[in-house]
Amino acid sequence: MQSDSRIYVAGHRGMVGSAIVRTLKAQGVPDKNIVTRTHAELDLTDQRAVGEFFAQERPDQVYLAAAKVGGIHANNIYPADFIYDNMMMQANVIQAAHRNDVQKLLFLGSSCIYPRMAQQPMRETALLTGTLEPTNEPYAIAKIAGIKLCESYNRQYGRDYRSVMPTNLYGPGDNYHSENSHVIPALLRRFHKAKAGNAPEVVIWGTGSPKREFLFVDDMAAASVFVMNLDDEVYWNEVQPQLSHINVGYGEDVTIAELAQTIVGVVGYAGDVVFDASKPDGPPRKWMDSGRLNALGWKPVVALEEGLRRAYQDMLRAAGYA
Ligand SMILES: NC(=O)C1=CN([C@@H]2O[C@H](COP(=O)(O)OP(=O)(O)OC[C@H]3O[C@@H](n4cnc5c(N)ncnc54)[C@H](OP(=O)(O)O)[C@@H]3O)[C@@H](O)[C@H]2O)C=CC1
Ligand SMILES: C[C@H]1O[C@H](OP(=O)(O)OP(=O)(O)OC[C@H]2O[C@@H](n3cnc4c(=O)[nH]c(N)nc43)[C@H](O)[C@@H]2O)[C@@H](O)[C@@H](O)C1=O
Repeated sequence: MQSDSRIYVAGHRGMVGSAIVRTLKAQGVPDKNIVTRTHAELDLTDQRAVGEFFAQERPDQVYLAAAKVGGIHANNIYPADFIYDNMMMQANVIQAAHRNDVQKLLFLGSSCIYPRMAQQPMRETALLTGTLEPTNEPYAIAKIAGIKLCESYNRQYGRDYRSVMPTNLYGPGDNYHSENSHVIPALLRRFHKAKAGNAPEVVIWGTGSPKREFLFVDDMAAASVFVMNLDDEVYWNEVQPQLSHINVGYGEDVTIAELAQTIVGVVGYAGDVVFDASKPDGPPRKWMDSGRLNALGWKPVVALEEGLRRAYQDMLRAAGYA
């Protein structure tokens, strides 16, 4: 990366986007070199607006961390929004990047791209080998299309557009919506309110038996910058032109019941935990094999309980409690 490179972080106010900006600044990238637009300033589903933005700003690099994102419930009840918005944002940003001669772009996919019953841990080669998880299939199809968009522009036009597949993420700047959030922000908020209100029990969705791998968002941001800046020869020796995505996981997973008990300890809740099996579990497990990225030199540093404590403090600060 040249010292004066202009870097566009799409989704800079989101959990991952804001962590990527933090990481870039911590690595010495001057504020003036980081290009951002809020959703209100630039709707990435608007092809004309995106084209005009790229023609005006002509960034040297793009981190595509903007997306329509939500938990299992949101994905299940807004499937059209999840597939349309994400397909449009990806297509508009990746095409405009190419048209304005952006040579390097990093696309953020998801561990949802893998088949529901893929062998665990899931390797990159598991992609497109089986049926997807129904609760987030539309979102997953959009993410798979994002990978293939990058690969197609690389093959046809010689671009260097890379794709990373995050596992379930959490941390500062997360979405704490009561229904549409992911499990960790949902439970931090629910257990906090139960403690404050002396509620006798807290209901967890599903059976508690599914397993999930959780990565702290600042580890994800470090992995994103690491992959973007990997030497071209090193990166292209590691991936194939049509199997170019790289897994970014923590390396271990826990059951939702174990997660809930850990959050009970972090929040200091003294009541009971009960499970509502009428709510969907999603896939039984989606633990990724991140061995390729580990071998290239990246490893996570924030363990789950420490990350939960930092996420909880961030939630309290954001809500004005702390
Ligand atoms: N969170 C997780 O557990 C995981 C996330 N990922 C992926 O990581 C990436 C970042 O996710 P995360 O940070 O959690 O998501 P967030 O929802 O926190 O951030 C998404 C950002 O995209 C912006 N955005 C959404 N729609 C538009 C639009 N039409 N035009 C412009 N901006 C828009 C949002 O702005 P606004 O809020 O103002 O609408 C927000 O700033 C996504 O690609 C996601 O799919 C992958 C796996 C797990
Ligand atoms: C991150 C990745 O993967 C996401 O899918 P997911 O892993 O199923 O996401 P989730 O965090 O919403 O659920 C994880 C587990 O937790 C259980 N669960 C219990 N209680 C609550 C609860 O209160 N809220 C939520 N959301 N889940 C709960 C829930 O029943 C499920 O068994 C995609 O949406 C997609 O965003 C994607 O990219």
